[in-house]
Amino acid sequence: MQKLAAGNWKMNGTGADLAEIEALAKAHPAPGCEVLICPPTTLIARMAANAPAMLRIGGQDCHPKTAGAHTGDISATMLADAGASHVILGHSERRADHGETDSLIRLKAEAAHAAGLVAVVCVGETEAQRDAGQTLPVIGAQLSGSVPDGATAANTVIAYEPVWAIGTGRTPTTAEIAEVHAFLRARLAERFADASGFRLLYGGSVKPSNAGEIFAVPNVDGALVGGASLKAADFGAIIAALSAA
Ligand SMILES: O=C(CO)COP(=O)(O)O
Repeated sequence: MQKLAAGNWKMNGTGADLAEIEALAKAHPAPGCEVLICPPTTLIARMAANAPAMLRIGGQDCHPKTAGAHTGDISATMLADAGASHVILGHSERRADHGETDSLIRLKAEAAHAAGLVAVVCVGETEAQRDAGQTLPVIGAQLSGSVPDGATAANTVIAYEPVWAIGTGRTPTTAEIAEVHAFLRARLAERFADASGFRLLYGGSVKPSNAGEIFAVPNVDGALVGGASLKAADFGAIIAALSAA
């Protein structure tokens, strides 16, 4: 399978930051993995208009409906129309800040699939849940609740992002990442015939300095990168590490 280096710019980036994409494409014109950037919605169309061949572009959320009276929301159809091919769904920041539930995320993923987008569905435990020994049950419930029955290896990517590792500089041990990713693969295999083809990303404080060891973990098929995706040099180093893995 083609591995995936995905960057989540979160609420960062204005037109001036499109220069980072140019620099990235110049340094990595033909990477050995798929490369995705999910900028803020305001940049999707501009990024897509000049997108280098090596780059896929995604949104960071979508509404479950196609259109309607939902002030401030964006539909999957609109993301696709703007040039996106992917959308991140159920990020822990949206689960926490907007009260997103597994069932809502599932509806969003169905909308993404209907619009022809790849859904990047995020799961992950809080520190309190890990300390309480609840990591696998929590992730299992999130996976079964938020991934729709129509998911396939082609239209769905799963990102394991422990909440306590996001933006903190802390990461699980490689053994802990291996345990969760093996669990995800096994749980997917209970529902989906093509489970072995699903890309399973790790996310949370991925940097050039730790990317190599994380990409060597079994069942890690790429990364969902926040802070280190904002600068071409850092994200480029992560792309190079994944291409070499
Ligand atoms: O939340 C993340 C990506 O979606 C991870 O963020 P950081 O890489 O900044 O820890």
